[in-house]
Amino acid sequence: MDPCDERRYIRKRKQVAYERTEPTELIRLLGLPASVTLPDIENYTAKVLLAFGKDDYQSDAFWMACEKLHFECNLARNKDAVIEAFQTKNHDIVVIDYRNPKFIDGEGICKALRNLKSTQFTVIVAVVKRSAIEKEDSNIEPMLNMGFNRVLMETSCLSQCINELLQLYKSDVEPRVQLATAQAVYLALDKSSDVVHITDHNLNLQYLNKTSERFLGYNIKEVKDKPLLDANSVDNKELMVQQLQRGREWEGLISWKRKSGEPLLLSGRVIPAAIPGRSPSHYIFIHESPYMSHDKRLSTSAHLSKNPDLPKTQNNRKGSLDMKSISSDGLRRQSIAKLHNLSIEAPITKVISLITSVQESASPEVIQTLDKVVDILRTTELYSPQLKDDKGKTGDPITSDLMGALLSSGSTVTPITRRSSSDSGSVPRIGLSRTTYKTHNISLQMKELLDTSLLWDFDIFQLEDISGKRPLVYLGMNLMSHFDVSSSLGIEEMILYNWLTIIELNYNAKNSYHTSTHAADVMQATAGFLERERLKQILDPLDEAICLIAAAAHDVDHPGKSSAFLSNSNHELAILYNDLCVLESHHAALAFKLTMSDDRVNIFKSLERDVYKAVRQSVIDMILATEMTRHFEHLAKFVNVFSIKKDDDSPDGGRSSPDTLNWTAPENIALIKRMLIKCADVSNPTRPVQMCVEWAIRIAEEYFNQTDEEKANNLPVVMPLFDRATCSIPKSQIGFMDFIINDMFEAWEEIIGFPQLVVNMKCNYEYWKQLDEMGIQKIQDVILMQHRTPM
Ligand SMILES: Nc1ncnc2c1ncn2[C@@H]1O[C@@H]2COP(=O)(O)O[C@H]2[C@H]1O
Repeated sequence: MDPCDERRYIRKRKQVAYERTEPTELIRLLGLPASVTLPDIENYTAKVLLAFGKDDYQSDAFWMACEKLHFECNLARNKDAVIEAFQTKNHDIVVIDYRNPKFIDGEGICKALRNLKSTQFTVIVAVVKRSAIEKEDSNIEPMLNMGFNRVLMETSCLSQCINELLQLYKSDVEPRVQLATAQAVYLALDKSSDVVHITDHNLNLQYLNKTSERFLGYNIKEVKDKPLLDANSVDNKELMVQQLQRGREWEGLISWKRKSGEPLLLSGRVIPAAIPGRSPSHYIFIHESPYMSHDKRLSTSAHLSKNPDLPKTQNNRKGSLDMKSISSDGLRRQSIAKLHNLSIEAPITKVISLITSVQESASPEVIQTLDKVVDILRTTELYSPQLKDDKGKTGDPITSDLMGALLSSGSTVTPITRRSSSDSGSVPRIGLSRTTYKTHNISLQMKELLDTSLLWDFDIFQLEDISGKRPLVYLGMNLMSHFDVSSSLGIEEMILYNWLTIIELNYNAKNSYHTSTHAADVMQATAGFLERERLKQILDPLDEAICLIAAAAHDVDHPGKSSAFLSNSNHELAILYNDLCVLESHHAALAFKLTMSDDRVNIFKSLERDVYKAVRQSVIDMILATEMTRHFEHLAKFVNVFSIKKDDDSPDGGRSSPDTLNWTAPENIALIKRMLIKCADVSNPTRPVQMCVEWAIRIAEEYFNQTDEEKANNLPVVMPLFDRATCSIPKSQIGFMDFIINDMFEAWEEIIGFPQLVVNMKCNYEYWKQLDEMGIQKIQDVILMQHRTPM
C-alpha cells in the first residue's frame, strides 16, 4: 500500500482495535534504513498537544502518529483549553492548526503560549494550508518571529506525520530535554553548599557557583577566562597539574584569596573531565563547604587557627547547618576509620590496591581503562549477566526475548488460580514396592536399547515410547546400577527403584518439554559426562551418585511455566520463595520432601548424619545451579578457575591444566558439579540433529503455551515473541546457541575432553542456519524438514 494512501485507514481507526507496534517493527513498516534508531522512548515519553478546533484527517494523522511512536498525545479545541492543558502537562511539542482562524485562533494561541515562561523548551509547530506555503512569495518569517519553531504543510499522510514528529523529536525535543537537564545541573551546582569551580584545560576559570561567589566574593564576569590558581595556591602545583593531565583526580588543600584580600584554605578535590579516549578538556574543583567542613579544616590546617574570620563566616550561616547530617557523617567517618584499623582485608580490596598502584606509572589511556576496571570491580554485581549493548539492541528480537526470560526473573503481580505443587501439601501416594527390583522384567527391545544407555546418541524418545512414558525409572535404574549407586549410599536397589518411581510420578506428563523424559535425558547426559576419564579422576563414587540424583530430580513438578510466570501470577510457590529461584527452590525442596516421606523411598537413610548433610547440600547446590538467571555467573567462575593453557608439547595432546590448580579441592569439585548439571540440562543442542530438533520443538511448544495462557489471563507476557503465530524456531535456536550454548560447551569440552559435543553442536547450528535461510519458521515446517533429515 502506498503509505500516503492511508487516509481511509486513519478515518477508520476508531473502529479498529489498536495494536501496539514495537519501534523496530515500525522502522521496518516505514521502510526506514535499519540504522535509524527511534527516540529512546523507553526512558522518555514525549508529550504532544494538538490544538485543533475540529477533528479532521490532519488531527487524526497526528494523533495516529503519536500512538505509533508511543508519544503521549492530548487534544485541545480552543485557546483556553490549550493553555490549561499545557500548564498541566508541559508538553514538548504543540501542533497548532493554522489553516483557518475560523476554527481556532492559531496566532493567539502561539503568542499566549510564548508568554508563559514554561514554554522555553517547547517546540511549537504550525500546520498551514498547502497553498500558503506553495505560493511563490510565501514567507514564514513572521510566523517564526511570532514564536513558532516550525511551519508544516498540511498532509494526510501518516508516515509523513510520523517522520515529522520523529525529526522534531530528534532535532528539537531531545536537545531541549538535554538543555533542560543541563540547566537543572547548573541549578544544582548553584544550590550546592560545596564551592565549585570549573576551568578549561589551561586552568582558566569557566564557571563558579553561587557558594563560591559568596565565599570568595567574585562573580563570574570578573574572573571568567582568568587563571584560577596562582603559583602559591597549591603546595606542589606542578605535580597536581601533571596528575590532572593524566586524567587522574587530585585531592588536597588549596589556598584561595578572597576579593577582600583575606586568605582561605579549603580542602577538596579536582576531577578531570574528558570525552573518553581524549585528554581532559575541563577540570572540576570541588571543595567541601567552608561551613560544612569546618571541623575537618580546623584539624587539617594550621593556617585556619590564625584566621579569625572563619568562625564568623560559619556563624553567619548557622541557620543553614544540618546538624543531623554532620553528626551522622562524623559517625560514618569514625566507623570507616575503625574498619581501616582492623586487620582484615577482602581479596577484592587487595586487587583494587594493586591496580591503583599500577596506575601510578601508567599512561592516561591505561589509567582511564583501569579506572573503569576498578569501577566495575567495586560493584557487588560482578557476575550478574548483562546483555552486551550491541547484542541487546540490534540482535535478533526473538533471542532478546528468550534471553530476557531466561536470564531475568522480572515479575508483575496479577492473580490467577492455578494451584499445584506438593511442596506445601501432602506427598502423592504411590504403590511402593517392598520386593526386589528385577532387571529381567524388562523386554528384549528395552534391554537392547538400555545397552546403549551410555552413548551420546542414545535414543531417549524411543525409550519414552517403549517405557510407556516412564523413561526415568528404566534408564535411571540402568545408570544407577552402572555407577553402583546403591553401594555408595549403602541401600538396596529396591529403594532406588521406589525413589525413581516417586520422582518420575511427580514430573508433569502434560508438559511438552519439562517431563520425566527431560529428567531422564539430563540423567543420561550426566552419566555420559561421568564416563569421561578426566571426571573419573576427579569425582568419587559418592559424587557420581550425587550427580545422578540431582539430575533425576532437578525439574521435579515443573509446571511447564517459567518462574517469572509464577511470580506474575502470584502463584503460591512464588509467594513461598519470595520470587527468588522459585522453580529451582521448589524442585530441590520437593525432591527432599518426597525422599523423606517414607523409609521405602529414602535413598539417604543409611548415610551418617554429616555425610547426609554434605550430600544434601551438594544435591541442592546442583539443582539451584540449573537456574538460568545465574548462568553467566556460573560460567564465568568456572572459566576463571579452570581456564586451560594450550601446551602443544604436553603429553596429553595440548591439554594441560594450570599447574597450581587443586582439582579435588571441595570448592573446585562444587564448580565442576555445577557446570556438569548445567551442561547436562541444556545438552539438547549438542545431541544428534533429530533429537536436537525434537527438543527445540518441545521447548517452543511449552513457551507458546505459556504465552497463550498469559494472554488469556491478561498477565504480562514474559516472551511476547514466542507466539505460535509468528515465532521463528530456527532463529530462537540460533539465538539460544549463540548466547548460552556455544561458549559453555566449548569450555566444558576443553575440561572433560568430549569432542562429539562440539561436533554435534556445530552441525546443529549450521542446520538451524540453513532452515533460517530457507525462511522456515513454524513448528510444522520444522517437522516437515526433520522428516527429510537423515539420522
Ligand atoms: N533448545 C532450547 N531452546 C531454547 N531454550 C531452551 C532450550 N533448551 C533449554 N532451554 C531453556 O533453558 C532452560 C534451562 O533450565 P530449565 O530446564 O528450567 O528451562 C530451560 C529452557 O527454558
